[in-house]
Amino acid sequence: MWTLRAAVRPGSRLFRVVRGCGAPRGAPPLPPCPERALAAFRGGLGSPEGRGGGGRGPRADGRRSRTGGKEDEEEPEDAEEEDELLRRDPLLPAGTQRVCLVHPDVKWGPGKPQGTRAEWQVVEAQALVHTLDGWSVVGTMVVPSKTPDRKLIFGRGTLERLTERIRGSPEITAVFLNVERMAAATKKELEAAWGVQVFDRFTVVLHVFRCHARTKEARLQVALAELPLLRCPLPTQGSVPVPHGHVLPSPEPTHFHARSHLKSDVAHLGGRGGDSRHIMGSGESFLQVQQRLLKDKEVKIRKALDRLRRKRLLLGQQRRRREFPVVAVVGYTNCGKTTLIKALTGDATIQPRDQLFATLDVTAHAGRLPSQVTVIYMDTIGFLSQLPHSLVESFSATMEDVSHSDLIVHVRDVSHPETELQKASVLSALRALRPPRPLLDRVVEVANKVDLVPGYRPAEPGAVAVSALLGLGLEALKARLDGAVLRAAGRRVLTLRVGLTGPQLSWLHQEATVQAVDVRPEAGVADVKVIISDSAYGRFRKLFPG
Ligand SMILES: Nc1nc2c(ncn2[C@@H]2O[C@H](COP(=O)(O)OP(=O)(O)OP(=O)(O)O)[C@@H](O)[C@H]2O)c(=O)[nH]1
Ligand SMILES: [Mg+2]
Repeated sequence: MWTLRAAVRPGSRLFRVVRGCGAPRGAPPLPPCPERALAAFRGGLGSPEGRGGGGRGPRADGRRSRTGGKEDEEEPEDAEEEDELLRRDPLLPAGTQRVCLVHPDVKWGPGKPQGTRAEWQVVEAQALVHTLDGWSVVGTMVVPSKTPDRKLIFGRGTLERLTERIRGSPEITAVFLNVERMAAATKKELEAAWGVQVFDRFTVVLHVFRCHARTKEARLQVALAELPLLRCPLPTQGSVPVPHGHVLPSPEPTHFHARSHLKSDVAHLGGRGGDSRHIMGSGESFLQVQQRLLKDKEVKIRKALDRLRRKRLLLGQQRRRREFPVVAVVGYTNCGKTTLIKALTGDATIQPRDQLFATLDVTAHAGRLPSQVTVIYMDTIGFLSQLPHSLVESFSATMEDVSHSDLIVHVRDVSHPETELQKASVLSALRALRPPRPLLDRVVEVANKVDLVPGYRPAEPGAVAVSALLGLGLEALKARLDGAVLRAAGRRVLTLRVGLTGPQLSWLHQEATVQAVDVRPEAGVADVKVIISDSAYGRFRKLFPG
């Protein structure tokens, strides 16, 4: 059973275009993030109960340290400014929402999505909705669209039938239009026609990110990604709607919820309503002040992120100095990264969840390999094909950790019908991070969830088949990681013969990891099994030739 499919609740329906008409309904209010997300924020920094490690700073042994951690050592004024930057209005309504999912299906022409099918895009969109507390999908409509770039996306007849269906279904409280971005004008007209709020994929994904981001760095990254929502000069300007699976032609989308906060800031500045053309005789129009405030905000967020990033890199350097090899675990969202790390480390506090983007903070977890080498597994944010560009950009700093790791493990959910497409999108996102070439060349491929695919055999040579959930194939994977980590970290396992009276044994204890000592008293020697770096072995040979 495919996990995303498991997320589709009973009662959600898949039907094609539709008829019926009813009375208009008022748009629901806009309260904040779901309770679960608020709880996560409250748990926030320094709380030990959060998933993926508490807010404590990194520990010497590397266990469960958060790479963006050490925030408790921040200057108070920095922390104050960051809190201010994180103040924001809700993006989506809280409470129970019964969503109608409308998916424009482009079957031909340049707008046709490549390498995927409408039904799988629909399943992914449904899983996104189910990730939100209290939200459910009560109906799904796959609607043919020849011209997804038109203002109203659908032809007139189709739009009328859609309107009839939505207005005739009083249980529907919101519509999720599965286009990547929607212009403000499109949103406004569709909401007027359908009588409920209409959201695009960017807003839903952003909201999920907001709710799951726990460290300050992740939350600031989300705040940065939100700026395009605020940067909309006129309600009629902005990007054209882009169905999921298409390339976004314009980087300047429009939206309005998140603007209200900024609007009130500007109104406060002028002591008047935000609609006046000039503010307090400053010669600056409302729009200019708005743009200036946004620019200021962007600069401040980038500065704050830079501060946190420097700390994170410093922690990474400290870890490297302690010589723990770092294994970055990457993969499509929901493929089982967190579950695998839990299985490899035995860390009972890790809590995998059947949700998209459950992990938004890069976290570190220590584990032992059969050679007794301790490695740090980095749990990373999952990939999603066609993730809105500004989100990818905002999170690229976090993904820097991947480029600085010693080894990349790519986890795949082989039970997913689009597993090949997911693999392609992860590998292309990985390449975009521009990691050092050798790192990219020695990616360890892990085929996960094999318990859901009876008789599964990996097609690609070298891939290790596992079930992270059931603990199948883990020993083979650990053995594979052992060799790969040692090679990547420039270490080898050697058995060296040393004299019992000489200084070699204590030198090896100091400069290498001694795994076993087999003493032969009759010969006055010992066979010492060590893990030793290439450079240390060179020095050993120089110091103790022969
Ligand atoms: N059947 C089965 N389910 C698995 C396996 N591995 C993980 N899962 C389930 O898949 C879901 C997602 O697992 P996670 O480990 O949270 O996935 P992730 O890749 O960390 O997800 P994100 O952090 O959201 O990107 C959970 O419900 C897991 O129980 C497996 O080997 N078999
Ligand atoms: Mg995870």
